[in-house]
Amino acid sequence: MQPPESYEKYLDLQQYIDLNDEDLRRIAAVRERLLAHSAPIIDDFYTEISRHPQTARVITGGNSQIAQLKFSLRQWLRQLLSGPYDSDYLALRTRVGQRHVAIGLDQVYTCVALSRMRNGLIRLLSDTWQEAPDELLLTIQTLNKLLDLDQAIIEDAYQAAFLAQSQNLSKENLQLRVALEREQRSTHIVGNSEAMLEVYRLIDRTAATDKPILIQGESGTGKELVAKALHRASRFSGKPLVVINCAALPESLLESELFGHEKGAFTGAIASKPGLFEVADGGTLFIDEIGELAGGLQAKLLRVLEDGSLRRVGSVKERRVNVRLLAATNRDLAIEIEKGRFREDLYYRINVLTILLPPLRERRGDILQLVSHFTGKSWNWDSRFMEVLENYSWPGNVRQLRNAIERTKVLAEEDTLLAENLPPEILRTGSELAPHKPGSEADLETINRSHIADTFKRYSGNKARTARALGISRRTLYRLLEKHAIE
Ligand SMILES: Nc1ncnc2c1ncn2[C@@H]1O[C@H](COP(=O)(O)OP(=O)(O)OP(=O)(O)O)[C@@H](O)[C@H]1O
Repeated sequence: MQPPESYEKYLDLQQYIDLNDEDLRRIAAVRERLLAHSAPIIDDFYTEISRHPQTARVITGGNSQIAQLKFSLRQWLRQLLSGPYDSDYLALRTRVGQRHVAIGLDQVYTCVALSRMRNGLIRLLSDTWQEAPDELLLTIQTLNKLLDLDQAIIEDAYQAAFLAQSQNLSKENLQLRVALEREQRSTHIVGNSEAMLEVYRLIDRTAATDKPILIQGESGTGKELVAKALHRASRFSGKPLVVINCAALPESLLESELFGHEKGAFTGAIASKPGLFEVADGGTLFIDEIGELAGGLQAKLLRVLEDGSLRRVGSVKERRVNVRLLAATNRDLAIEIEKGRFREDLYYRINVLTILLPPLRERRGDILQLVSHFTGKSWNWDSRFMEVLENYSWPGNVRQLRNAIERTKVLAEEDTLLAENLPPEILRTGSELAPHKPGSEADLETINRSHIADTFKRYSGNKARTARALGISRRTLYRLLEKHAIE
């Protein structure tokens, strides 16, 4: 079976996910261990999806499809860990996606189950392969790269299978699925800095308008999250929110994704397909990375925004849609206009109002709250951990912070996050810039206190171990704890 045409973007998979020889060596080194213990993880995957009421019927029926699905999942795991990541790999994943769709499994549940599976694999790695912590961390990063790619492929396989079924499914049904998928992901925005309060105020104030809104900010600052919040606050909230990222697709595919195509419009267009504007009809379309949109598509987009009309690729028929547009960019569109890369008229259309998301390094006060949000209640950390985080520059913004926390959780012993388990680049730079260097206003007493308190906390209040670690007697430790009022 051929992978769907939209998979052109994955053609050179290895390059797409930036896998190098070292990555492959690392995965090869742990492959047998992961495969030998994969059965409970695969069972867990099916336990998770069997919770879905729609699929409970199929799963509990002892249907032979389940055995088949488990078999293909094992096959997939073997191939994920062995490569090569070529069109056979895509075809295999596509078949799994199509089978899931055929028996009514929801994309949402598959994605939830896949993320459980990711946790299971990472836990397994951490449990059985602790001899070289640095290597372990790098291996987890490689595994995450592979799983990120795989998740993108399976999400696409669903979209493609749904769209292929769209002649049978009613449009509402299709919209519901897309909406459900988007809703499922966490939409809670965290942060109390002045800049974020302004963002919340703008979201509230724009609730009543149907006009397009432009969200501007560096990668990972939460633009998609804000788009979801804008959609939820709007009168379209009961309708679908459809998301497309212009940077992820080449121009020709993007055109057909956005505006649809007719059968025979180009080689491989074996059936007519509605574009995302049609799928989002009556709801919201969020166009991410709009600055990447090529000139011809900018003109076509302008036309939909002006009068709601569009033509599918290869069709002369005018169609009308009513879609609320949200757009995001990490480029400065004013500069793009100056350079002749973005149409000024389109800019004024989409930029009725701009929400500016500041980079994390300009709202370091939010870091603590974000860390609590990403860890949940059961985790602690020492002050050194927070110090490093607060001093790092976060070029990848909140996404990078979230990933760093996830990795530190995996490597933590018990329930305390330690600075030394942070990714090396963060630990190095965050430590260099940390306070207490010459010129810092912190006095010696304060430094002493925080060092003692940290150590005490790291050893969970065990005085003998704390005293040993600090190289002082227990009596001295008692005195210092009392003096500094450390409990
Ligand atoms: N203020 C925030 N509160 C909680 N989570 C956040 C916040 N900002 C970002 N995140 C999380 O960080 C990750 C990246 O966010 P998101 O995808 O919205 O960023 P983005 O700006 O759209 O990135 P890109 O430009 O790369 O697409 C997501 O997991 C999101 O949930």
